Amino acid sequence: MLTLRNISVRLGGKLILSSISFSAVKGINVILGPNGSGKTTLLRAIIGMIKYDGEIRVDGEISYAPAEFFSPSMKVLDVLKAGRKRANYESYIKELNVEKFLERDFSTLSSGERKLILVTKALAEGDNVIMDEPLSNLDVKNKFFVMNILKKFNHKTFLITSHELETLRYADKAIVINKGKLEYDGGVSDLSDDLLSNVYGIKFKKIQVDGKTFFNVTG
Ligand SMILES: Nc1ncnc2c1ncn2[C@@H]1O[C@H](COP(=O)(O)OP(=O)(O)OP(=O)(O)O)[C@@H](O)[C@H]1O
Repeated sequence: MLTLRNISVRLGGKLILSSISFSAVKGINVILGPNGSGKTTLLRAIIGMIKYDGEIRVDGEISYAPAEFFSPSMKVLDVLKAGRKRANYESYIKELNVEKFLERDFSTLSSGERKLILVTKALAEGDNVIMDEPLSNLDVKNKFFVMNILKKFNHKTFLITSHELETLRYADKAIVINKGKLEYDGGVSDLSDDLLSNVYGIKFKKIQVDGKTFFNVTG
């Protein structure tokens, strides 16, 4: 369980998040919103990295994969094991197919390979897996690969940000933030193209195929 009530954040004297409330569901919760809308700030508040007003209630362990990560000169296996010693990494290492990187120096991996390691680590360490743009730097095949793995572990709660609207087809819930305010919190099929068009300032058309929802940019 992950519930936020009236979360507000001020940074540098500016109100960055304004009274955000929602409950994440088990499975995949995707946070959408334009650049600078407050997505990363919200994730940082949830993991306790920054101060906030309001209430956050969590059951179970929280894990976090940041969007960008300082690349230490450190063995990949040690990066995975740094922090939570009790996590069962082995099964997730197999699942994500990253055995081949374990003995390598983390700083020598490509950006997509590093991303797969961060996703592996977050999956292994938490029941509430908070990931900031877990698909950025991944190639088209690995994007689908990772989303399918998240779908498989649907007893966990994933809260992920994404600029890729294709992730919505896997999502159990969509959360839309604009200018620090919550614009939408609900099922993907109920999310309207008008709302997305207003938030992003470009035209979207919603398409539903085989019970899945897609949004095409039309202008
Ligand atoms: N320490 C700070 N002081 C002042 N403003 C800040 C600070 N940190 C972040 N901001 C501002 O807060 C806003 C939200 O930033 P945030 O990184 O949460 O956005 P985001 O939705 O994750 O954006 P993106 O999609 O570009 O990653 C931005 O306008 C950013 O410039």
